[in-house]
Amino acid sequence: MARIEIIYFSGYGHTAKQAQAVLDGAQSKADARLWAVPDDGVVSDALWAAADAADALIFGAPTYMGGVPWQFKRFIDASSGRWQERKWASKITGGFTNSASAVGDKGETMNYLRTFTGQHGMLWVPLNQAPANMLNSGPDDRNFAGGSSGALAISPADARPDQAPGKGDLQSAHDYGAYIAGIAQLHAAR
Ligand SMILES: Cc1cc2nc3c(=O)[nH]c(=O)nc-3n(C[C@H](O)[C@H](O)[C@H](O)COP(=O)(O)O)c2cc1C
Repeated sequence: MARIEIIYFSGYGHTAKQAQAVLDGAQSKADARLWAVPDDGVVSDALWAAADAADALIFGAPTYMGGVPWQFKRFIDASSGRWQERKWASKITGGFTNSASAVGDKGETMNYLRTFTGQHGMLWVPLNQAPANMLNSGPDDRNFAGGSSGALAISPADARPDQAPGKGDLQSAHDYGAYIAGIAQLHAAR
């Protein structure tokens, strides 16, 4: 069975909920685990070892000031040794982000996650979900944010993590996790 490691940061618990939904989806098709980047951005040796051994790595972070939070960037910068050794090359990958505004510059975070994984030579899996963009569409619908790179979520600034992200965004995250897991299975069986 393919091994998937989901590595994320969440300052206040909203992106953690999204990460859990990605995990639930991934676990429906593969062997998946969740790793939180701590508040100082310094990750454990166990996380590095798991990432090195994985078939797929999924990265998630909230959008802070139009990009990834510094804690997640610290982890990313610390991966440069792996970049040099091409340790993560050809692994399956994907990403997700969550922020307060409907747009909120989430695309900047997604573009950066794609660039980061591209530097490593990883193979990015797109969201593959139609946008919920009809007159009667709403936040309960899957992919209401209308992304294509990865899973997006909206958590209003005054919402607690038990209130947001909402149903549609969590469904989107779940199904993206399952989709990546399916592709990782195929990739691992080559
Ligand atoms: C320092 C900081 C910067 C933020 N910048 C943005 C932003 O650029 N766009 C946006 O839509 N929301 C922004 N937000 C709101 C967060 O993305 C939102 O509260 C999110 O749900 C936090 O996720 P977390 O609970 O996993 O940390 C910002 C929040 C903080 C604390």
